[in-house]
Amino acid sequence: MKKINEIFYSLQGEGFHTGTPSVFVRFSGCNLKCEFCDTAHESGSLMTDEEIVEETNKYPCRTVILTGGEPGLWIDKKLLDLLHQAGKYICIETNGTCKLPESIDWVTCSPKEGTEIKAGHIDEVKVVYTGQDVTKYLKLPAKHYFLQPCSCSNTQQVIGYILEHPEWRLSLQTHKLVNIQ
Ligand SMILES: C[S@@+](CC[C@H](N)C(=O)[O-])C[C@H]1O[C@@H](n2cnc3c(N)ncnc32)[C@H](O)[C@@H]1O
Ligand SMILES: Nc1nc2[nH]cc(C(=O)O)c2c(=O)[nH]1
Ligand code: SF4
Ligand SMILES: [Mg+2]
Repeated sequence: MKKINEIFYSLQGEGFHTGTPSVFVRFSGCNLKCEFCDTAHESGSLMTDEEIVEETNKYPCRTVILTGGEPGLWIDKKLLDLLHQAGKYICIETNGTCKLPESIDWVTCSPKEGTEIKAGHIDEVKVVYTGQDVTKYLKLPAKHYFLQPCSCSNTQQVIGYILEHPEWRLSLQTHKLVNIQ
């Protein structure tokens, strides 16, 4: 059984796949306590892998985004295999501190200060930028590097940094801009 905070259908609001219709599976609990975290993820109910897949099947899209909390604390090969058998394209939003099964289709790693990255294969790095040194994250082996304002509050600061450091691209939390979940 896995503790699930919520499952909902929306558009991916952030990063490379922004605008893509997706089912979000939000796992409960996290191993970090980022002071800026915008998500209340602790509450939840226990679901079997089959129940999770059945819930994602209620929506018409193929993309499933595993998030949390920290989904890396929960996911295993059986859940990923069942989602793949149901034809899903599996994405994950992770802080990167957990070793992940290799079969995930798209890994978004959002590294946090003072942690060690164990995630393995990474497709995009997406850092919440608050003025910290982010140079080290360009060494992570990824295809895309995004900086994201913190709760849409410091967008001009992020744009200024990216114009000076063009290895980075801007990720906006577009779901917050258009008031969807
Ligand atoms: C709520 S986290 C859950 C997944 C995982 N624990 C992680 O941190 O990547 C989902 C995404 O939201 C980002 N995030 C969290 N709080 C934020 C905030 N206040 N402003 C912008 N992005 C935020 C995280 O960095 C991560 O990229
Ligand atoms: N629309 C929307 N896009 C998102 N992308 C990552 C999210 C997350 O909380 O992991 C998120 C979220 O909470 N909502
Ligand atoms: S790692 Fe992710 S879920 Fe955990 S506290 Fe930080 S932003 Fe929130
Ligand atoms: Mg969110």
